Amino acid sequence: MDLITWIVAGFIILVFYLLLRGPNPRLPPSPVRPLPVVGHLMHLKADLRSQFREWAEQCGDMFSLYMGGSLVVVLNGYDVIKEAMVKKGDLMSDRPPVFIDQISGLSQKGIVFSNGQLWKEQKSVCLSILRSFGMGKNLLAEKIQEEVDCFMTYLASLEGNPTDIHLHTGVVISNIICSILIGNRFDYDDEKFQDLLQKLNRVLEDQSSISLVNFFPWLRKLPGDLFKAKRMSENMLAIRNVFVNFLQEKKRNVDDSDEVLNFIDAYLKEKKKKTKPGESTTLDDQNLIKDMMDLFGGGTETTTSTIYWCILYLLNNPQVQDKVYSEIKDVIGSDRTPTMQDKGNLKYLNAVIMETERLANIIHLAVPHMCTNEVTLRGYILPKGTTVCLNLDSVLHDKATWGEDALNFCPERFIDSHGRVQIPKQFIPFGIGHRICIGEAMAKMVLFLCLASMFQKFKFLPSNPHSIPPIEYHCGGVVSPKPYKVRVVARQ
Ligand code: HEM
Repeated sequence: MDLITWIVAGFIILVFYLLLRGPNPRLPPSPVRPLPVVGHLMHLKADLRSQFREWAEQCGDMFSLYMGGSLVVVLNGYDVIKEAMVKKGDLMSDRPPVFIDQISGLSQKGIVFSNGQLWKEQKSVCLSILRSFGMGKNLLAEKIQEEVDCFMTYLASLEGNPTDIHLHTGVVISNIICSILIGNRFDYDDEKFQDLLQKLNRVLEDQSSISLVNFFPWLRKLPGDLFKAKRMSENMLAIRNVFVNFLQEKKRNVDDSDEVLNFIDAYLKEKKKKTKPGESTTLDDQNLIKDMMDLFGGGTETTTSTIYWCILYLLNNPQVQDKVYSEIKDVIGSDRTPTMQDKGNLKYLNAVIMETERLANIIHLAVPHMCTNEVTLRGYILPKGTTVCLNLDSVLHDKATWGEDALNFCPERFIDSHGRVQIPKQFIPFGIGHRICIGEAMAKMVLFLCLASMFQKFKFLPSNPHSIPPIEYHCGGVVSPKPYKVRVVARQ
């Protein structure tokens, strides 16, 4: 036999071996048999949510998928997710390497994609800075309120004409986060700001095309830019440069006695506190830049999309909008702007926000985790390096917790028979365990202040009363409603 015949024969034997080989009993079952080389790639549908729901029903707590040669284990249901993320959190809280981080020019820095000691220190410092901003003088609420006022002026300027408010909501949220990071807001027509937002939008748009490159890195080498790898690299580097410039412009020598005006000040002050006595620290300019990119990237589309979802749910449930408005009217009236002090008294609005977060579940698979070592979970043995996805839909839409109407929008489920807000432990739209979202408190503040003002001042109506926009979504990095228009009518 010549060499070619040997190679062809070897390949055929390999394919047969892979096709006939039984599943590995040490691993969770696969919902369907993987194909040689590509694994489950060809089985994946565009709408992963409904597919993973079916597979969770079929396989139970855990199932295995192969993306090419990489093993991905999907966890379903509150109990197993909590066991993995809390009890075994030390072994399952790393992040696998991903393309979007590798091309950022600051790979393995910051919070979202870093690991080990560096991640621990960056996360704890950023969290304590954000917490300190929310206390006392409450810099967070101050910056949010300033931007919300501008948003209200914009909404009034629409004069009830049908408009898709997604883009402008995104501008408002980006401005809130920028003003916390660097201390000042931008005019909406500022060219530098517009450019940053456009690049961020492109990165978000390209996320679904790029996901294959994480498992098949050679795809990025193909001619052309079918998987948007080149476009994403250019945009990520440009975003990094914007934050490098922000740091250069805003960096100042902050002393202990100086007032902290923004995130950059607070971070540099903390760095100084650690380096002065010669303590070793990962706090440096590169991590500061990546932290800012993570907070900006992690906070913008998530919060924007939650507001966009909330309006869509209320267009479909006008009785809920009436109830929210009458609560705001009773508690606050129409003369003064809602503040954080009103949060405890606007119970129904809080329930509406939580129901939006639960049902929309915008980061439905969380951010991928990775096993740092071999882990035994529910009798299965996950090898070191296994990618782990948390199927948050399986918790937030679980009929056993939320009832038979789990897939309906019903804020009343968060109010008990005494009229008090009740939050089941299974309410985890921000994740659970070591990697829980760092922006949870800030997102809750932004959502409350924005939505309270929006519903106090305006009524949201479908552009055509006979055709209400349907609850349809697209699954990218964040699950967003399909574009729709709304009439924003001022309340008298
Ligand atoms: C409604 C809004 C938001 C939702 C639903 C949300 C949800 C999540 C989820 C599910 C995760 C992944 C948890 C995991 O991997 O186990 C996450 C991580 C993260 N989020 Fe959020 N998020 C929101 C807003 C924000 C905001 C406003 C910021 C920042 C200003 C932010 C910054 C981050 C960061 C930095 C991480 C990574 C944490 C880590 O790796 O340790 N998020 N978020």
